[in-house]
Amino acid sequence: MENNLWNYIQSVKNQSPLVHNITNFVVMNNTANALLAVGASPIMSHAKSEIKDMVSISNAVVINIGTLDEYWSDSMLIAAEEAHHTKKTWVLDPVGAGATAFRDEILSKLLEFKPTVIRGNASEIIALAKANKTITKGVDSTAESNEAITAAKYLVENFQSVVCISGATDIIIDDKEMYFVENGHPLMTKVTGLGCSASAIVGAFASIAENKTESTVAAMVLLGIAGELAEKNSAGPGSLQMNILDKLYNISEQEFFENVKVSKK
Ligand SMILES: Nc1ncnc2c1ncn2[C@@H]1O[C@H](COP(=O)(O)OP(=O)(O)O)[C@@H](O)[C@H]1O
Ligand SMILES: Cc1ncsc1CCOP(=O)(O)O
Ligand SMILES: [Mg+2]
Repeated sequence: MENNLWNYIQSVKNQSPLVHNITNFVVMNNTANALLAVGASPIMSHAKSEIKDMVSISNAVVINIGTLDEYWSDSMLIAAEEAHHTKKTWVLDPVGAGATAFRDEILSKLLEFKPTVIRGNASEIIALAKANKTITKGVDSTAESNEAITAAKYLVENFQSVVCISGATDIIIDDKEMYFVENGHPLMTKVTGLGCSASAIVGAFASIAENKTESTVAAMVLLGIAGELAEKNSAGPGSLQMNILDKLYNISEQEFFENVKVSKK
């Protein structure tokens, strides 16, 4: 499996998929730079009048509700509907799911367009599945990833999505398998936008692959290893934010195979 994961990393560099992001103000720059670092081509766009055209020219759409409002939520719904109907890869990042009724209302509508992949932290996945109205502490998780497995399975079953629960262990679930990625570093939780970057990178990887589950695993392994290796050269979250971009860009085959930690159940 590890060889497949490395091959996805090369394919993204070679194909440079165009990834359309309707994302939050906090992380636009971070996620655009993360996509460039892995070899993809980002475009951030949310004007209702251009959404359908943008979806049609893109390889993937990433919808991130971090700072949504009534205008942006309309744009997101247009994009999700267009991606669904044109069978375009699209990723949902349910930032702050469960925190407000407005977010949950928009998320319920977005789910109807069956995201290819849903990537969120454990609290968000639990809240999204309404398994338990966990009060997500803003955008940070108050639960461990394994506590969200039941909720993730509910989303897989009801929306045919691949679900990635991120955390100390990233858990990637589809209707057949469950993957566990042990890469990453706790300091990554102190850099805003790394979860959003994970979702954007998942969009790039899933867009170039038939196997949406395995390509999602590859994206999470890449980000996790980049975080681990970057942390070794970082004095804190400020330098980690920059060093992780360098490692996403220049990770070597040796660094990948020496550090990858993934298992399947
Ligand atoms: N405790 C941890 N140990 C190692 N890696 C972590 C930990 N928590 C999160 N990560 C990594 O940080 C990145 C962001 O995940 P997460 O913090 O769960 O997303 P979000 O920012 O959306 O809450 C992921 O690559 C994840 O694997
Ligand atoms: C702090 C904050 N508030 C709204 S979006 C956002 C960024 C969340 O980024 P991530 O989920 O990657 O930590
Ligand atoms: Mg997040």
